[in-house]
Amino acid sequence: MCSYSRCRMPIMDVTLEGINPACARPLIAVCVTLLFSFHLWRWLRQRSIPGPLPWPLIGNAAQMGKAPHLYFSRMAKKYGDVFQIKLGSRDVVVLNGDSIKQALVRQGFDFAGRPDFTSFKYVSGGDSIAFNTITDWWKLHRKLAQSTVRMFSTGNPQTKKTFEHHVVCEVKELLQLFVEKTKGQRYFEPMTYVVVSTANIMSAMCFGKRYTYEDEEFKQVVGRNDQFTRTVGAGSIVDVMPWLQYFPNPIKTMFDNFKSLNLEFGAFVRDKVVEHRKTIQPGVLRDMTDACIVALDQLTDKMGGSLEKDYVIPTLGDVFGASQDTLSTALQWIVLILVKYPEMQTRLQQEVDKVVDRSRLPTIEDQAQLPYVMAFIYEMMRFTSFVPLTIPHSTTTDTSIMGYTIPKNTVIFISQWSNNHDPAIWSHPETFDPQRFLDKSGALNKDLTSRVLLFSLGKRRCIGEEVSKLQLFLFTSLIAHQCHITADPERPPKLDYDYGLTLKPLAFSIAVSLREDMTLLDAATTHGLSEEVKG
Ligand code: HEM
Repeated sequence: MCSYSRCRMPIMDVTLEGINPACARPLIAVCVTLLFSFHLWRWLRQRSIPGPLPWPLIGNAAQMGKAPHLYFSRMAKKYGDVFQIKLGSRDVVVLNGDSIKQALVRQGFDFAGRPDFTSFKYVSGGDSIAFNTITDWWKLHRKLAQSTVRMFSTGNPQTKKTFEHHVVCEVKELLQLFVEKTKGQRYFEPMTYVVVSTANIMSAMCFGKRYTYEDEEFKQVVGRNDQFTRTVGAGSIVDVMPWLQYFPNPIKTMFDNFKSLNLEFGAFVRDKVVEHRKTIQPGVLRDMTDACIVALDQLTDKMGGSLEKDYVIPTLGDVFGASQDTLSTALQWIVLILVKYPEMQTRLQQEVDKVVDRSRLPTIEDQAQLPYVMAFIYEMMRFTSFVPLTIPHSTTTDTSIMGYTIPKNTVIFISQWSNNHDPAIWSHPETFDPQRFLDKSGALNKDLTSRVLLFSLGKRRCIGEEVSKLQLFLFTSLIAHQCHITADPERPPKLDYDYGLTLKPLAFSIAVSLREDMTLLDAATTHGLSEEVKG
């Protein structure tokens, strides 16, 4: 018998000898219930992350198809902004919409890691900034790369002018070649030339050298971007099923090519650094290689001479590699869209003619007066979202997002595409329409341009954003001012692409004619800046 009254007495009568066992039972029951409820409440809050059902062994790899970013968008509609898939044996959390800012900005440190993927270890001999996880050394290394890039591009008005000069020189070379090709073949595929041209701008900044379009070594080094981006892009198979490397199959062949192209790329950069170390003069910084050598040597001294490797090579490898691949892809998209939508090309030409006039070339200072050029560039970035997912991230600690618990070292994919095609932000997101970025008075809507997500956010945000936007502006305005581009009527341009870290347009053909002659470009480039390497 344990009536309420009987229980109450002994509880009040607690003595040193203890509690009456009969009356302790309800107390224990209450405690257990409370404890159970607390755990149930925590468990319910830490719901498991929803997502599509994985298949044995391969997980959801086969369902991603040829365009994983589109598959992720469909899954986000079904499961919400945060969902989980399995690739091979790895759990991957995919972030979309608002969860991206939450993870990368508000919980920046938690989501700033890189996964221990096999392919990442082959980039820059494993010492890449872009493909390594966050450490104290990584922070110093990244900061140094960032300030070196600024020093030779957007750091001050003088460096901006030098950078502008590199771009004008390369646009002139490119247009000359385009006109020759048009004379010879009528229609030609511009892609390889755009890649060499872009790589030359970065090569001038990094190594003080440009290469001819015929240079076989240079073409070999910069002409295999597609193989690189296919292997390191989010959803790359070899990283989640590493066992595929150990027997003959197409994935292994692709991975072997990837390894050899990284070795060749590394050797190319190493040669330049060795050459620079031999010829560097105190107090003279010829290019980014010199600047990196000086900065890293100073850092080594500060740390008591404890750096066992030459980090100049991976730093320049990252800057040169990351920039020429992304920017050449952007320029290919610009050319393709110009021929796909000739009425927009005409509008760009009208704007530059009116603002700049025909007596001089567009310059950096014209940017604020050319809102349609800028709107066109932002719409190209939004619409193509040509870096649809960032480089894969990983969690650096046990964390949670939007109520979901995520353990340390979980692979995180960040869908920039989902942000740029979100109908809640963009009306008719699948329509290419630069006008969306202009307000009623024709001015650029900066609130809206800031919502385009292509350079990522937070601790891993691209270090080349400023210089890239400047280059895209100069290229677009110079092209619109100087030439007219048309599509091959027998191959109407399509906006199809190959998936990888960057989305690359499929081959297309164009013809190029000058709007006047080369007088302005010739005059602007009489003093070449960089030594030319003959092919
Ligand atoms: C239109 C051109 C470019 C686009 C769209 C672009 C985009 C990106 C994206 C999405 C990332 C990954 C960020 C993340 O994982 O969260 C990245 C990383 C990076 N980018 Fe760019 N990029 C461009 C040009 C450049 C240029 C010109 C440079 C060098 C001057 C550069 C250097 C880097 C580096 C070093 C990283 C690694 C950052 C890190 O891991 O901390 N990029 N870029």
